[in-house]
Parts: sequence; structure tokens; C-alpha cells
Amino acid sequence: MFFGYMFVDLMSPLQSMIEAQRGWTPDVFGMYGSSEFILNVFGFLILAGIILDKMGVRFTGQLSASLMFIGACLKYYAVSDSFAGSGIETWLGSWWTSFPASAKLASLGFMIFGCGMEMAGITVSKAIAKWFEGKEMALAMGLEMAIARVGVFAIFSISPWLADMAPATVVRPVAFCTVLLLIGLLTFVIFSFMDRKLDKQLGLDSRGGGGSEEEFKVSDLKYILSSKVFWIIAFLCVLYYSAIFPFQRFATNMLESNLGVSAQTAADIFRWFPMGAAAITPFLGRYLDHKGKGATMLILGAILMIVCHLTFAFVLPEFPSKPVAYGSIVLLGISFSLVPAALWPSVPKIVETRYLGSAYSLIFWIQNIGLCLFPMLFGFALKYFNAGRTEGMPYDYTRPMLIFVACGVLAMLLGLWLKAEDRKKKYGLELPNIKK
Ligand SMILES: NCCCC[C@H](NC(=O)[C@@H](N)CCCCN)C(=O)O
Repeated sequence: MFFGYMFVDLMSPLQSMIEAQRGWTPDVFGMYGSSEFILNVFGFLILAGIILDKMGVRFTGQLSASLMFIGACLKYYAVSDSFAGSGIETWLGSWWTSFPASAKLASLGFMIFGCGMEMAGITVSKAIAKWFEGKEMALAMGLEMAIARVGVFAIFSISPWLADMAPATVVRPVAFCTVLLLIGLLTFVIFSFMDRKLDKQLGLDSRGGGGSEEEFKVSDLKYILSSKVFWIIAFLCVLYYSAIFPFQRFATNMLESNLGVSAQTAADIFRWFPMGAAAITPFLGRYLDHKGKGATMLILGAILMIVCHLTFAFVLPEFPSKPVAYGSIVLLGISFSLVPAALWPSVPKIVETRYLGSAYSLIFWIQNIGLCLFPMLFGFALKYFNAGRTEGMPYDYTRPMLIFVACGVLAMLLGLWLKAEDRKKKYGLELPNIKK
């Protein structure tokens, strides 16, 4: 997860450089960002959930880590100098000419990587639920997400530094993260041995099944799809995350434009966002394990996000102050701890373990639709509202940012609805995870 999250965001602080070196304008950059989710949206994630519930965490984990590595290799080739001037580049550049050939192949690589990354995400969640059932599950998930956030922090620091080394190039950070993904694949193989040992101790079969619960059947999906609370969680998830991950991709340039600073300085400010989240998420997970209050945490997280995005939209352009920028980013980090820390451990409370993988995959699927559309929508909004902008001028982010504010408002309303449903139907979303 650490290396995966690094790979996802390695281009984020390099928007200006990739525009200068490979001609990726903001709309191209936005579409490239969306490509991570395209195959998932067109059904791969549903299949991934079924594979996970049928084949178990070890097989699915190794398959997903392999896909991540293959996708990364393709993306590396797309931005490399050997691709520039090749026959493939000529052919890819001969159609849909407004979208550069390097962006087309990099997007294909990112699509394959994205399948592996999301499949790994659900696999890891199911593995944690298996290893920590009735124990410190939220803390374990919180730590996993904290490690992922440290990855984002690390890449926001390392990527511009690697890219800026003479001769400045976007290729170096891509190559670096591709090697890390190979190491990630090897670490999952090691985990698989440990997981097999756990199964032996628990008396489970080679796929981690065969305990007291029934085996998963594809028809079980109907139990998930007919649950109202499942849909509330899924829509809350898509709205909340659509205002976080797509924003993350544009945040460096937003700060660059609003504060009038360099890309490096903007990335230096923004990298504290995942760090804030990394520091707090495990504590909130622990709180949830011992005290509960999951639904309340979701509402609070959405409110904090609204405040932050309003600040980026209206306050920063008027008062381009670094303390205001840092303050809002730390606050957004707190929001980004509250929601994930409460959201993911809530899923095992509303569905049975045998179809937990499919429940996670359906939530990820709906979330991926948002993550796929929002960078495009935001990229187009940015271009539309900056129609008169000339090369080198800062972008105006005020009106595009309202897209993210609206997501926050809707997520907050869903959080309130979820809390009301929980009070009525007693899912235990406000109760601690640890059973004494
Ligand atoms: N075991 C993973 C729990 C979910 C963590 C969550 N990630 C997602 O929701 C992903 N579907 C989206 C990741 C987008 C970047 N690739 C998180 O909070 O990071």
C-alpha cells in the first residue's frame, strides 16, 4: 500500500514539468488521472470482489500486486526517452491529436496499475478484517491507511527532488516508484506465507474459507445491493473521496496559483496534508475500537472538509498567506483521518464476512466512478473558467473549487442520514469494535 500510494501520486507535484516536457495540458492531466479508475469502473472491480471472495486474500493479493507492477512498467516506458520518437509514439500520436501519445500509453499503464491497486485495496481490507476480527480492527486499518498516507507525503517530497536533478526529467521518479512496486510484490508474497500459517492455526482451507460460515455465492450480491445502509455508506464514500483524491492531484497547482509560489514550495506545503492524516488516523482507529462513535466521526469529517475547500476557494485568493494555507491543509488532514478511520471498519458491521470482499469492491466501484469523473470534471472546469489565461499566468481556482464544496455538503447530509438509520436499525456503527 505504501509503494502503491507513492506511485499513484508521483505525477501530482510535476504537473507544470509534464506540461512543459510532454505537453500534458490540465485537461490531459485530468484525464490521465481519471484513467487509473476506468477499467475498474467498467466492471473490473466487481470481478475483483468476486475473485477475492472465491479465491481468498493470498491469490488475489499476488495477482493485484503483479498488475500494479505491469502497469507501472508500461507507464515508465510511455514517459521514457526511448518512447519519444518511436514507431508506437508516431502511431499513437496520429489519432486524437489533442491527447499526446505519451499520455495515451501512460494512461493505459495507469489503468492496469489502477486495477491492481484497487484490487489490492479491497484485499488488504478483507485481510485485516480476517486477522483482527473482534480485536483492534479499526486501529489496524488506521495504521494501514497511515502507512499509505506517509507514502503520499514521501512522494510529494521525493518526486520533485528526483525530477529536478540535472538533467530535469519526469522519467526518474516513475522509474524509482516502478522498482518500489516490485519490492511491494515481494512483500505480499512474504505476507502470503504468514497468512497460510494463520489459516493452519484457525483450521481453514487453502483459500481461507471453510470455517463456521457458509461459502460465498455470486447470488449473495443481492443481500448487499438490497441494503439501504450499504448504499448510504457507498454514496457517502464516493462524495467524500471525490473531493479528496481528485483535489490532491490539483492541489499543488492550486497553491502555486493562489499563493504565487513555485511548484516545489507548493508541494512542500501540500505534503503535510497526508502527514496530518497519517499521524491522526491510527489514534482515531483506536478510539473507534474502544469507544465507537463511527457515524459521528463521518459527519464531523465532512464538515471540516467543507470549511477547508471554502477557504481554498475564497480566502486564499484574497489573502495569499502561507499560515492560512498550512492551517487549512492540517484541518483537511484531520478530516481525512476522521472519515476513512470510521468508514472502512463500519463495512464489516453491516455485511457478513463471506461477502465482505464483494461489499468492499462494490463500494470501491461506486467510489471509482466518482474518482474517474471528478478529475475530468475539475480539469474541464479549470480550463473553462480560465479561458482567457495566457502561458505562465496563475490559474483561477475559485469557481472550480465549488465542485468539491458541494461534494462535502452532500456527504455531510448522508452522514446525518446514516446516523439516523443506525439509531433506528441498531447496526452498531456508534458502538466500539472490541467485544469485551
Ligand atoms: N485497505 C484500503 C482501505 C481504503 C483506503 C482508501 N482507499 C480507497 O478508497 C481507494 N479505493 C481509492 C484510492 C485512490 C488512490 N488510488 C483510502 O482512504 O485511501
